[in-house]
Amino acid sequence: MLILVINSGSSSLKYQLRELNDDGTDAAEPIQASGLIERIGVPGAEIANHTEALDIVAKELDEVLNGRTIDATGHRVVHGGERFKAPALVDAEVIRAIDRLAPLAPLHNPPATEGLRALSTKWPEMPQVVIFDTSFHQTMPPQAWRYAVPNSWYTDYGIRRYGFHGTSHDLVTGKTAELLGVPRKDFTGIILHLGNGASATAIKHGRSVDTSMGYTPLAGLVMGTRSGDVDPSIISHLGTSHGFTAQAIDRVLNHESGLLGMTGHADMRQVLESAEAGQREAQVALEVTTYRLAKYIGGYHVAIDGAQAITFTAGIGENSAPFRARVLDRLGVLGIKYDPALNESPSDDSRLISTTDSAIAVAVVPTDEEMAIAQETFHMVNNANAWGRGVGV
Ligand SMILES: Nc1ncnc2c1ncn2[C@@H]1O[C@H](COP(=O)(O)OP(=O)(O)O)[C@@H](O)[C@H]1O
Ligand SMILES: CC(=O)OP(=O)(O)O
Ligand SMILES: [Mg+2]
Repeated sequence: MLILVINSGSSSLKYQLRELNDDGTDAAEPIQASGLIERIGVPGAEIANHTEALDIVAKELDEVLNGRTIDATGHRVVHGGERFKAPALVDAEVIRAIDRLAPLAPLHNPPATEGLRALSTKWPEMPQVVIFDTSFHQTMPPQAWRYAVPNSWYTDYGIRRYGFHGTSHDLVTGKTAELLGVPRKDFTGIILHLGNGASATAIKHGRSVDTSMGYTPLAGLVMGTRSGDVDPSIISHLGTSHGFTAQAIDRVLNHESGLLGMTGHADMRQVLESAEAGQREAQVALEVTTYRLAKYIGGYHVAIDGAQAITFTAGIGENSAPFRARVLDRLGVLGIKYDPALNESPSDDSRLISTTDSAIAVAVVPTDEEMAIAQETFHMVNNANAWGRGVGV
């Protein structure tokens, strides 16, 4: 089965064409094509919107497809609100429901529905599936998702914590349980997804019970360009005393803060290099980033009554031994011990880097959001066919 995976960002579109075997496992060469289109709809850009971007994708795919048809498309959608607790097969009502959630994710949901509509016009017979970043966190109890604000803010405006990166946290939870040799339902631990966006999730009995992102993906940890947690009074202060508009503050906190704001570099590799070379700003940024992360780990260890494992994943988590070491060096009080040689040995496989006498196991597990989306899409479409449900919009 040929499955197209679409990840629509606010100004970018990533795609992968994947081949799956009849049982839903990856084919021998799963990735048939992939690409990234950037600078969509930004001032001066050649590509005006996601519909035009998908035209370019369709042209690029034409050559690879060579007459074959795409069996289904799976879309990553950042915000599923409280409605979408699982992936959904797309019809016109589902698209409208995602549109209605746009105020919760103004940068992410509109490009996603634009992509859904563009593909259903282009290939009306092709089933489409939506997979939400928020779904996995719908198991969080109210103590984790309620903000201490008036109840009406929740009932009238949907103000609550949702959490993101759920596809990755879900996949990596399963892989960590497998690595430890425990059934998923008996796994309790902390997953650290550290990429451009970064979030930590507390897992109890295989389910999300708390996560560091909030109402939007701006909250929590220090990220490449996002601030993570700040005192909300800063925002009203900048508005009333320094003339910032709400949009300007939103832009700075999302796109000009985090590592970029503190060092001039959003990329962790450059920050680590600058710190090694003695640059003070980079050293401070690393201290802030690793200190904040260590506090979340300590908090989640309490939240879940003791973690069996802490797992590093995504770009920084998988690839940066020095970053992992800086975090783990702060966790000695929890009885965590790691083996520097294991930490530094490069590998693309799931592995433990803790010593056998460590109180908590430490794992490095590769994530693969595209693979997970392709598999979910495969199962949704097969189930729909088995039940004889019609597909398409
Ligand atoms: N070897 C490495 N050392 C440190 N950081 C790395 C390394 N490789 C990748 N990264 C970091 O990973 C980040 C990207 O993570 P990734 O999960 O691919 O992001 P996304 O999918 O959100 O775009 C980059 O910004 C970079 O800082
Ligand atoms: C939700 C989110 O933060 O996504 P990303 O890490 O892809 O920016
Ligand atoms: Mg990512």
